[in-house]
Amino acid sequence: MVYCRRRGGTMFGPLAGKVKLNHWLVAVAVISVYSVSAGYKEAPLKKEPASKPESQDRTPVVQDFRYSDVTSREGLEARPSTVPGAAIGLFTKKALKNGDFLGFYCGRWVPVESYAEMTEDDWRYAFTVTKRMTVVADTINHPERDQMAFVNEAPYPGGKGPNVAGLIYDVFHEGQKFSASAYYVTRDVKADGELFVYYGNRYEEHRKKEGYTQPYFFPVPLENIQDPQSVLTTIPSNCFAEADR
Ligand SMILES: C[S@@+](CC[C@H](N)C(=O)[O-])C[C@H]1O[C@@H](n2cnc3c(N)ncnc32)[C@H](O)[C@@H]1O
Repeated sequence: MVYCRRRGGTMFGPLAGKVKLNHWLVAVAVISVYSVSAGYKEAPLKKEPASKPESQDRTPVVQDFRYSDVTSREGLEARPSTVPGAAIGLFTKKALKNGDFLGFYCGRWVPVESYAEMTEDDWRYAFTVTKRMTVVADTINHPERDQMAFVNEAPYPGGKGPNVAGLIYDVFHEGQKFSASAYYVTRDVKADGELFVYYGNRYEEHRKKEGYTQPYFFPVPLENIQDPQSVLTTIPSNCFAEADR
């Protein structure tokens, strides 16, 4: 059985030890976890014996913990971006509101010991989730599973800035904590709207090479954060790495 809890986390970036989200956002995320936890239900497909949650865990049992390639909400579509030169972007077919869960940032896990083997392109599609693990998306071979990696940065100048933020989402399984990066909508998005996230200031070297700029992102509060487990039938365990101790 799995217990879950959400906290603020690192953003996208090219180097280990990434950019922390604004503390305000972090605090809002933690508070929201407790406010949504009352609605959790036990999953019908639960197979594993119960394990005791850590004493600080206030969230009840929620979901089976296993492999799945369904990592994001329905109704998202990757297609040519509205941003000139940005190639493919991610769009929502339906209107979304502040706090909606979008998907987990998934891909191949690379441990810190192997960072030296990562290519520049790997880092363009990377999200460092824990102190020792980075997930590298592969949108060519896994366009569904790794869909979050299609989210571009907002057009600048012009445009309203990002409408998505990445937070770290924790689950507890047999006494162990695992973390994934989860994307949430930070302001209402109309149907057919493009989704944009801020990759963090450590992405700057890639922006320079790709020929675009991005202002420092001033985070906005996330409201009524939706739990991924109310959106997905199963939480995709392949998107989680063992959490920092
Ligand atoms: C994680 S990928 C996003 C998906 C990518 N657009 C694609 O087609 O696969 C990050 C890359 O997208 C491009 N990109 C993202 N935001 C951009 C922007 N605002 N302007 C230009 N290029 C952008 C850059 O090439 C960047 O390295």
